Amino acid sequence: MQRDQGVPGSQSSPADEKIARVMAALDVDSADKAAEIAKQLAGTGCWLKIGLELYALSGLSLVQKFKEMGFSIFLDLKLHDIPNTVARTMQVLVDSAVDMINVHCAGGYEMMARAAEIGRKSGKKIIGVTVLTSMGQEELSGVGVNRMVEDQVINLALLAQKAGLDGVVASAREVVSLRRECGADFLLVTPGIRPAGSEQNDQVRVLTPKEALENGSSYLVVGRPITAAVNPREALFKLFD
Ligand SMILES: O=C(O)c1cc(=O)[nH]c(=O)n1[C@@H]1O[C@H](COP(=O)(O)O)[C@@H](O)[C@H]1O
Repeated sequence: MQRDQGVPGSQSSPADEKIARVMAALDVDSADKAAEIAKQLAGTGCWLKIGLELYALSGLSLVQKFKEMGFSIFLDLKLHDIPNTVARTMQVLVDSAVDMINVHCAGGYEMMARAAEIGRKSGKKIIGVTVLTSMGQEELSGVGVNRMVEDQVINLALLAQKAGLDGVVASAREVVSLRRECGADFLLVTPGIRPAGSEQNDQVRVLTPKEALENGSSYLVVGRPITAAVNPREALFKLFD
């Protein structure tokens, strides 16, 4: 992955290592805006996340372009369908230049196992969304799950692990328990990241970037704190101040 800090051949610094764990979520309303932000973040070592909005606008067309700019790419389409449909779609997606793709754990064991198998064969990482970070206890009860949020996150993560997924998406608040239950090698990708004092927006289970790393998150998904900033590159580097 490209870096532009330091002189050629120099060791990466602890700051570089933190930036390499950030996935910048390009939730914007045009491919041009996404490309402009990507240009500003190029060479920092962060990942880019293409989500539903950008995918609806431009499909997989930006994947190769961003890849050539040196980014690793998380394609966040949260697949949730019958096993056959998810497997067939996954097969199409892994043939693109993406590095990581997600499915909803709520699709069940068989769906996840089929997705995991395709991931294994292609060398792409497949992870499962547990309980959305926009949901609190009341919302979870509203969809008929009468468990504590953290218990449901762990329940789904263990099922995902058994099905062969590489990791899960959860809140950084659940990461300490998830690490204990799922081990050191399981990827824990955590949205709902908010620097101290910033807008929470529609996120409910939030944590600061620093706390998320301390808890043991593998990757921090950060959208609006970067994309809504006047200077996204500066906002990225300020995350760990
Ligand atoms: O799978 C995801 O990436 C995801 C799962 C989840 O539980 N919560 C969540 O916020 N996300 C995504 O992470 C990003 C968070 O964006 P911000 O709230 O703007 O930082 C969005 O692109 C969401 O779609």
